[in-house]
Amino acid sequence: MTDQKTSNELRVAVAGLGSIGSKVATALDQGIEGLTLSAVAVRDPAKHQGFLSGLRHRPQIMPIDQLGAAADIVVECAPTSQLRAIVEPAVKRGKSAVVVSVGGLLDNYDLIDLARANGGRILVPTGALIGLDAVNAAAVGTIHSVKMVTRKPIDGLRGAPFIVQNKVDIDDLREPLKLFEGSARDAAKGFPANVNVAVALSLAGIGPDRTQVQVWADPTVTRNVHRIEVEADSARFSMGIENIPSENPKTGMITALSVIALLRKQRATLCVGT
Ligand SMILES: NC(=O)C1=CN([C@@H]2O[C@H](COP(=O)(O)OP(=O)(O)OC[C@H]3O[C@@H](n4cnc5c(N)ncnc54)[C@H](OP(=O)(O)O)[C@@H]3O)[C@@H](O)[C@H]2O)C=CC1
Ligand SMILES: O=C([O-])CC(=O)C(=O)O
Repeated sequence: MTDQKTSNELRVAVAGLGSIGSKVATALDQGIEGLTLSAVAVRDPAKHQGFLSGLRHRPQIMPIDQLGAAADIVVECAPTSQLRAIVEPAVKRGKSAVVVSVGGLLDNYDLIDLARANGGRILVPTGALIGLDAVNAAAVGTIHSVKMVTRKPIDGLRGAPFIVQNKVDIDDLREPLKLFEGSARDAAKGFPANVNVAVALSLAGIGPDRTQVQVWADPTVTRNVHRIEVEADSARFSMGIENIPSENPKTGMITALSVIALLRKQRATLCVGT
């Protein structure tokens, strides 16, 4: 597929067809105003044949680093390790990249300069979180502090680098255990597939070094629970969300819906919320 457009529709490519990408691709296939699903990338195309043949309009399957040439908007729904291969080719061409592996942006921050230099954009959806509109608004003024406490069931944390490196045994926990307390930047290093939300919160507000995060392994919860306290010169607010895990226990179901809501805004006549 070339970079040539044949209609006014924005072409959207989806990188990764896991718990988030498959829902986003389905929503695009079913119809989002002004957008067309043009291409997808997966690690193992054979595994996704059934899903792809169930779509009304079959997209092209392309290598992950070629999506940026085949779409106006590339939606990253893959592991953090693939972030650069997905986003760089898009923003270099002045396209938009929707990023869900937000934690990975901290180690690839030059992509933002690259996007700026080439007229590209990086869009971070609210994802599994809540209230980034209020945090964005408060950040126009002065935010004094942002604190976030994340509690996850054991299945949602297993395999996190922090747990593996520190040899923490979370399998037999009977009570909540505070695993980590520190900055959003350090939380993202220790829990790259678990606290994208903390990084998104930090980028909306006072940055990854000043945003304070606690991560708890909690055998008493069945949902991914995030509680946030913001103290600003314009307002004080507390927010909470209890996410039902998707088929990937690390990923809340609402994440895909947040990406779909963001895509709907790209061409919608009425946009509500910042
Ligand atoms: N911002 C937020 O609020 C949130 C962000 N996330 C993050 O979103 C990302 C996606 O999550 P989720 O959908 O649950 O993950 P999944 O593990 O369910 O899906 C990942 C997908 O990426 C594909 N993939 C992996 N490697 C490659 C590759 N080299 N080339 C092409 N495709 C590849 C996999 O392909 P295959 O199926 O062929 O193996 C799979 O389809 C993660 O980084 C996660 O941490 C999650 C929750 C909330
Ligand atoms: O932030 C993440 O990566 C995932 C998360 O907490 C959630 O789905 O609730």
